[in-house]
Amino acid sequence: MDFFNRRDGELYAEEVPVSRIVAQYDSPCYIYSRATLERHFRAYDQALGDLPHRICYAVKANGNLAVLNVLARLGAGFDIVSGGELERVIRAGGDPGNTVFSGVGKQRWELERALEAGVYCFNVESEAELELLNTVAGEQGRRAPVSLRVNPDVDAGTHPYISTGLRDNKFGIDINRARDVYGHAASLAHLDIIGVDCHIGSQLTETEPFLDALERVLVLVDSLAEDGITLHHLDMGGGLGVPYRDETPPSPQAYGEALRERLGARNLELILEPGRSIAANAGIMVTRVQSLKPGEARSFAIVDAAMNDLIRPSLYDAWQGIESVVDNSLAETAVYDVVGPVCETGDFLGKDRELAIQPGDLLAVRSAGAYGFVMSSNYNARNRPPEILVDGDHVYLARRRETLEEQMAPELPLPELDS
Ligand SMILES: Cc1ncc(COP(=O)(O)O)c(C=O)c1O
Ligand SMILES: N[C@@H](CCCC[NH3+])C(=O)O
Repeated sequence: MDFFNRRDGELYAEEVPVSRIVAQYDSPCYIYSRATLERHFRAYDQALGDLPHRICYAVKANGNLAVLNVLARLGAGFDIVSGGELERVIRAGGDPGNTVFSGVGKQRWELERALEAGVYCFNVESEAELELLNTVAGEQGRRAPVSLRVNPDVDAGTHPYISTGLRDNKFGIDINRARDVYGHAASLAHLDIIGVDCHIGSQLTETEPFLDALERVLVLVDSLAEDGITLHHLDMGGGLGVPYRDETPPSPQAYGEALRERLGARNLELILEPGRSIAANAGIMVTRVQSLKPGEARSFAIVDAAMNDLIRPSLYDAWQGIESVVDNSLAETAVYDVVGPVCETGDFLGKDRELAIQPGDLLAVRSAGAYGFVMSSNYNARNRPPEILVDGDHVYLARRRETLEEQMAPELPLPELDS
């Protein structure tokens, strides 16, 4: 069941007509469904069943505090990639002790803060990071729990910008060198080796690349055991895709069960770091048609949201569904490029979309709950949109619309310039 569903020609978010939310909070805005977030999280949790596991939601996909709070209440762990994300988890009531810290360029202050906060594990991506973490832990009189993020060199079959598990990618430690690096890590005084980690990419629509990676990582786990290094957990990262259009990725259930089967009776806790598959289809972005610009070659629907609000179409040529919030029987159907007001030709939300719309109508951009608001910016001095969480028939303002004043606030008073 889709918690964003149409009733009598109108789109609802759970029990609330989307048009009513926009009447209150204006457009553009993001709207999230609590029930969908919960259903997606539970699907993972149930698929892994009695296998010891942690579902560490990838905060980068959608770091809204209300979203994090919803997941924290379900017992989710978190996957963070920055000191900022750590503070968001803490502010939202998440447990640092159930949080893994990923990221290819962690800075000293971030390692210091995460150690103080007591994160569950550092997913270390390089030898330089290993040394720095050992030093910082020594300074604090603590031991840092680590896993190495290995790069298993498998082709995730996804967009090149979001593939991470190939040798050519900047991420992780080459799996062929990992045994040596573990050996070195074991010699460092202030580290506890507790696991191994990999993440091969995002928006994967097949199970095979994950299982290939798992197989390679398990070979490593076995050779480490021969070296006397026993791991407590195996972290397969995130990456499970979602249906944006006609993709048919495995469900979290099917994926979870496939992993579980391969792991068999091994005494390893399984960690997953899903982001998109929990948040993407738990959100929409709503925008209003400002004007229609029919043309010989192309016709444009100019809307009040732009690439600064939702950059995926511009950045990856990503396709996201666009539909009228309320059916308009007075409008004629035509094919439009749905574009924003930003001064870039690449500023579009969708191309060649058949829509029956008039100026003033609302459009919903689907699957916008992940990598939507979090990637928004102030480009063209536009205020970032509000985020709204719907829970049954309750509507919560989860983050208010930014103001021009807030946008300018961090800037210093004008300096006294010479002449
Ligand atoms: C280390 C790591 N974990 C988890 C994720 C979440 O990925 P996804 O949103 O595809 O599930 C990412 C992003 O690709 C990542 O880089
Ligand atoms: N931002 C990307 C995903 C990046 C995954 C982060 N490692 C997207 O929107 O598809």
